[in-house]
Amino acid sequence: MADAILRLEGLRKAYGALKVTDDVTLDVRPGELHAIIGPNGAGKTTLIHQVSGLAASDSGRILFDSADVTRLTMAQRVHRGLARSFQITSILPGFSALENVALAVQARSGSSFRLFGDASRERGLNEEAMSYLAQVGLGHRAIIPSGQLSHGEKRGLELAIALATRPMLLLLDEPLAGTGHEESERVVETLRGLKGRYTIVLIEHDMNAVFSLADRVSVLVYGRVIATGRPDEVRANPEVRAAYLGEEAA
Ligand SMILES: Nc1ncnc2c1ncn2[C@@H]1O[C@H](COP(=O)(O)OP(=O)(O)OP(=O)(O)O)[C@@H](O)[C@H]1O
Repeated sequence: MADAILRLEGLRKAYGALKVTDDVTLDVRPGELHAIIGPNGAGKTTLIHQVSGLAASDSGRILFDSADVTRLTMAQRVHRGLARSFQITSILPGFSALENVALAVQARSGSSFRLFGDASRERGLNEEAMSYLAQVGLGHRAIIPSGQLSHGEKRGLELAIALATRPMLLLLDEPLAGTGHEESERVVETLRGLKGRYTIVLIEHDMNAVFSLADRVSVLVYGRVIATGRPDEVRANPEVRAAYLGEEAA
């Protein structure tokens, strides 16, 4: 565990007879951006569910920051610094972008919800929330009701909400999904800005984004990790090319 902030040991999850993750062992090093790629149905999202605590594992262990978190709830994992960027469903559309993030800051800082908080406290919440919006390039959209944000901006807002938990590690499940070309470039730039400041585990289908951002890549096929390495090593791995990348990576 010495050089890993997150270690997965022999993780398994089956739905009925279908082995979705099958003996997954993986190290994520502090500060790295570690991408997990694989064909549709390989088990990537299920693995993220297991790591975040949304799905219980059938067997195996999850070690995070030197502690065994395998049996902790999702909230307990978030509290320890293991944050997941949730899908857009976690955004309250009637609230502004700033209010959404401020609520997450408030939830983290543990204060109970009060309709009339004292003004200085509210200012503190808002300042911190603004800093997360700025980090995802949404500072100028703070007062817009979040329901009116574009799809890509909503993905950015999810990220800001995750940052509000002050994570050590961010789990990102397809942050580019559903974004157009211009928007996806913006999200890639945001991720580049976060890279190095947070440890990031990224699931993404966009290979250009993965290979330009990742420090290391793991390839999941039929629930098993068939390769882990630097992007150039993974790209050149014959087993990976045969199983997944094909001509796309040539
Ligand atoms: N709750 C569930 N119940 C039954 N089967 C499930 C469940 N969740 C996932 N599966 C199945 O597990 C397999 C892996 O799904 P998963 O979504 O983890 O793959 P993925 O690699 O993220 O795929 P994609 O790249 O298409 O998002 C699929 O065959 C899926 O149908």
